[in-house]
Amino acid sequence: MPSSRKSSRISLAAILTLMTGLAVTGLLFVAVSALEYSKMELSFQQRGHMRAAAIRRGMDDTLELVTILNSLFRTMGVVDREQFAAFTQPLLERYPFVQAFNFHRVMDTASARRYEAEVRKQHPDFVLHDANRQPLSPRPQHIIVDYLEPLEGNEAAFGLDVASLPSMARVIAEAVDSGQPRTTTLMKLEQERALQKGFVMMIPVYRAGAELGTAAQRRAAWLGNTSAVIRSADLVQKILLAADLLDDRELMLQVYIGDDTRPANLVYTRGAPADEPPAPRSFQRWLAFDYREPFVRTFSAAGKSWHVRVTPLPRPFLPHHLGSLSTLVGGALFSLLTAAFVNSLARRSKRVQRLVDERTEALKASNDKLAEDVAARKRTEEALQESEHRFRRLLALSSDWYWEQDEEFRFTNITGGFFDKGKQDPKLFIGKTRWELHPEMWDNRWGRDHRATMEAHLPFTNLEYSLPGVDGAVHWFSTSGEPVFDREGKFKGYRGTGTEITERKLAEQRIQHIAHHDVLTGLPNRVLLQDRLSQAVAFANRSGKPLWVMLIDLDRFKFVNDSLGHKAGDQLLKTVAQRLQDSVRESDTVARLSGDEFVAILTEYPEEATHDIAQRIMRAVTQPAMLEGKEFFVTCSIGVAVYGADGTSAQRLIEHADIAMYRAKKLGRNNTQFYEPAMNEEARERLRIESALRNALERQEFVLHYQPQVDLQSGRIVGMEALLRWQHPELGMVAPNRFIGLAEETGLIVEIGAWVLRTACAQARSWMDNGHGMLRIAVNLSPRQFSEPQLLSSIAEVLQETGLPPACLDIELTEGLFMHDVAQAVELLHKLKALGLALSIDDFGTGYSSFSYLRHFPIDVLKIDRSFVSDISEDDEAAIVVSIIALAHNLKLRVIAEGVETESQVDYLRRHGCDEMQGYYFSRPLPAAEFEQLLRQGRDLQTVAA
Ligand SMILES: Nc1nc2c(ncn2[C@@H]2O[C@H](COP(=O)(O)O[C@H]3[C@@H](O)[C@H](n4cnc5c(=O)[nH]c(N)nc54)O[C@@H]3COP(=O)(O)O)[C@@H](O)[C@H]2O)c(=O)[nH]1
Repeated sequence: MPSSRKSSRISLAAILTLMTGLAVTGLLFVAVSALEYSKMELSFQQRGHMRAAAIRRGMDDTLELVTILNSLFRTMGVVDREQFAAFTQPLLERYPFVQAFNFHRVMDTASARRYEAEVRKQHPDFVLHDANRQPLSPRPQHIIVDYLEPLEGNEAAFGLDVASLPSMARVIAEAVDSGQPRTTTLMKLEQERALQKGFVMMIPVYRAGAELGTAAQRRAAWLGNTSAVIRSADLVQKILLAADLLDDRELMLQVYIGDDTRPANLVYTRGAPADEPPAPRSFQRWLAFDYREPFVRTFSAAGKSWHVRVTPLPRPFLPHHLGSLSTLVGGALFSLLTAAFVNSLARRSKRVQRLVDERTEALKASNDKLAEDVAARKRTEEALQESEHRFRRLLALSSDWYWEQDEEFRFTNITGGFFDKGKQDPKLFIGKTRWELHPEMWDNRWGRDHRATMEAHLPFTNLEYSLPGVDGAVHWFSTSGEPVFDREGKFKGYRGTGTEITERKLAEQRIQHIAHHDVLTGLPNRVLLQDRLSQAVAFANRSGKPLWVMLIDLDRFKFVNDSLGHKAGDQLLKTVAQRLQDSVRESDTVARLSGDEFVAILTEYPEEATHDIAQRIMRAVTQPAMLEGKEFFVTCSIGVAVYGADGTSAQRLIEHADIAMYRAKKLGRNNTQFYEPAMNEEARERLRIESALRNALERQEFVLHYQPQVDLQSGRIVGMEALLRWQHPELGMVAPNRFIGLAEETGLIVEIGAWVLRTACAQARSWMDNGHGMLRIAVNLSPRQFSEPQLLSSIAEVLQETGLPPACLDIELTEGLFMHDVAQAVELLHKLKALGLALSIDDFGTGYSSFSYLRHFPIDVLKIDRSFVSDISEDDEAAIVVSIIALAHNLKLRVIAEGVETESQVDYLRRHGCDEMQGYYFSRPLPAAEFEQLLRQGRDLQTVAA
């Protein structure tokens, strides 16, 4: 643990930082060192170059001295010793490195002797001599140092034959041949007493005007040389001194004369000794901080190569490497400090990391939960996005639209569907509230409710309203919305969807209309009637004004319907409906209750006006109506009930009006009756009868009475009509007129009629079996029975069951039964006829007595209605009876007169050929037993007359 703790005190980051810092420092050090070396190199090169250049300039100056001196000879031709001395004197003063200026004169031995003698005149010690200081030995040519300035210090050279110096002679020959300045190698000077060596620089002097084109010409014209004897070390010293380049302790300067840098050629040296260390190899050179390659510059002057060699000397290290050392030390320090800082950061970071780890650990659970929450939220968002995408797709596909409102309920956005489908102008909506577009919303309850909902920031659904579209049509819309709140719960407005519901609304209106109106007449139906009645009652309660309800029932409409058919009946109902509406005010309600029953609700009329209105209605109804091209007259019966009067409550208004109307009917139709409480009793009785009727068959309360039908010629009974009687335990014997209609209305007549048929046939068969012969039994068939699909089979079945011969059965039908669908009726009648029975038309003459149909119907008997028979004494009625008889006979039909009550009627009928009669005159309808007795008695018309 301690070791790990210890090791953990220096972080890897710190180590890396240190290493990186040291590496960078090293690189910088190397780079700065390189710069330093470059700088030193450059400085060294500059200094070497300056010295070489100075030395070269010095050599050039020296050559220039010799050249100037040579020019003296070329210019003057002959120069005497004094002139030479005068000329060279200032030069010697100026250039102290010149040991002497000479003129070497060329002469043969003889000339030399003369010359020697001549000079001795002035210089008695003068001796021509060679290099070994031996007297001049003969030779073809001597080169004598003739003029010598200054003589002092150079006496040893005065009179020297330089030709005796081989090296000198060689150089002189080169100079003569080339005509150019030449310099000797380094040599010990004759006149030099010290160790210093020197050299001679010379230029040949030729005879003036001589040809010098070739070496031979130059040799021939050669007179001598002008030369300067130079102390080489002094020369270089002076040059460097003059150029302020003498003192540089970091350099060693070496100057060589000749073609190489052998020590023998060393002209001048300054600085360290010349024995230098061997040059290190390149890498070592790089590592050797103070090593420099020597600077060597070679140049040529007066026919000799000069080599200037500058070698750097060891120098103090620090001043020249301050930068690199600073970089090295500073970089190392900086690296160490940075590493320490990084280490402290790392350690701190570790502490922070530890803290973070602890916190991380502590927060892990909540993070996980947060992640779950985020994931859940993401899923929710995705679902939302998907949902919104679907919503937008659906919105785009559907005709619906989306809208938004701001905090002031002004529309800020409505998608296009509203404008496309709803045919609305967008400019009218954006920036407006819904109630600005529908000002009526300020006043009506619908608008107030909606505004209250929105101001309470509550959602709303299916708000329906209409607007005129740009196409001019009224468009209906349904909209739903919800409030929008921001995160802080602040209300931001509303958003919602809308849809165009015009078609649905119109359909609803149509359905509503159908549901509340009679399809045929367009009048309010029973449902709407109740609604209007409630409103009228409420209004009457509020206003105290009277309320009247009229129930209008068409008289004999059934006959019209049956005789002219439903189409004509419908037409009549429509005509009457229109007339009724025209007879009342627009604010009144005229409704169709059922069939041919209408109801009028009249409000705000004064009490005395009601009678007039009833009259007006009756007059309107009785106007002739054109039905199937013919004028038709119809009357109506009106029952009137007054709200509040005679105990008529709102619920019983129509019932009382109906009772009054029923009374009007009973009173012969075509009149108006006002409800009276007494009428109620009749109505109640109807109800009582109806409920009792439903049980009558089961309780065997029905019986049949039989009324004889008598042959007018023989006076004998040939048949009988079965007439229904109801023996009610409380009501007593109930006549058919009191319940047949009800039975017909309730449909009970089908069951009752079947019982009648079966009982009558069985009875007839019984009497036949009892020996009363083939009597014909007439059975009444009601309209409801006639339209029963099983009619044919049930009759055949009864005949089959009872065993009554079909010819003994006479089915009595009324005209109206088959008038509305003649073809179907004809078919059915033929089928009935096919069973073998007889068919009678009952009550002939009271209905739509079309004589033409009789031709097509398989009828056997016409029964003249008793209303014609009863008035047979009157001419008109008698004429009708006669006509009917004639018509029937014409059609080969038998004729039975009903309701014959008097002998005169019998006589009349007999006289006019009527076949049979039926009526009280002969017998009332009798119970079966009594009828049988009558048969047994053998009673006939004569018996009655007697
Ligand atoms: N569908 C059925 N209808 C039936 C049936 N039974 C009777 N009825 C019909 O009821 C109506 C009334 O019948 P009713 O009260 O029986 O009257 C019949 C006779 O009593 C009456 N009559 C006969 N002779 C005279 C008379 O001389 N004077 C007079 N005032 N009345 C007389 O006439 C009735 C017979 O009429 P009709 O049938 O037209 O021949 C009546 O319309 C019956 O049809 C039944 O079972 N089913």
